[in-house]
Amino acid sequence: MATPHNAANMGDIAETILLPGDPLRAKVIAETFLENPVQFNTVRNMFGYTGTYKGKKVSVMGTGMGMPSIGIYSHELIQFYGVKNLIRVGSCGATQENARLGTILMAQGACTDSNYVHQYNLPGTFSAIADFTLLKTAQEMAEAEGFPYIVGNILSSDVFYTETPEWKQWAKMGVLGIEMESYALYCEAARAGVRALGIFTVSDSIVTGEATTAEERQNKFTNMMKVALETAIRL
Ligand SMILES: O=P(O)(O)O[C@H]1O[C@H](CO)[C@@H](O)[C@H]1O
Ligand SMILES: O=c1cc[nH]c(=O)[nH]1
Repeated sequence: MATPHNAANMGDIAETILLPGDPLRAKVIAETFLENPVQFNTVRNMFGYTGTYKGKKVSVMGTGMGMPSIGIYSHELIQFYGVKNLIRVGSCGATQENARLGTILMAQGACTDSNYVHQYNLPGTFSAIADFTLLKTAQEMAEAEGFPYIVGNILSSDVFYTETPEWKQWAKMGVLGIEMESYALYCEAARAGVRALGIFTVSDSIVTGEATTAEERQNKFTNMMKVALETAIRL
């Protein structure tokens, strides 16, 4: 049955889904890589598709920007559509000099400045981590393809345009890059006992000022898309 944000019926969405923030990146992934893609959602233009990749059923759907947005979509995918493996395929800003444009960052862990986890009333601090099987498989795929990648900690931030350069403090703690969703995705997955991973292509460097265009962020991050899809078919 449809939800307030998703027109799909039960069974329309695969157990494994790729989740870009940008719904047009979802369209690109579906049209470039999936065989026989069928669109299951257009509500709020948050495009979602299911097709097959090398014969295995895989879905892809946009999640929007920020933790409230991915929180809604991932919660519905897990709780109402039975999705078991959620792989975010995002863009991020690098906070370390060795994370050059185009490098794939894999979020072994996610830090945050958000209150998302407060809903669980935990008596301490929750460490949001990737599913180990997803992470290991994605790392092996990137290694096999010879794509540049780094595995480590990232920051999921509520703020894109910050008043002060807090990123420097996170960088001192080894944080590789900043994006805006994975902490909430890891929380939703942990709470439901399903698997999640965030991987990102470095779209800009907060350290050096290098940046890609919006067109490149939508269309050109194919290494990351291949890593996610090759991971999806090995689960
Ligand atoms: O490219 P996506 O997947 O949207 O990810 C990053 O880009 C957006 C900001 O430009 C935020 O959503 C951030 O997490
Ligand atoms: O969230 C994001 C995404 C790309 N670049 C940034 O600086 N932040």
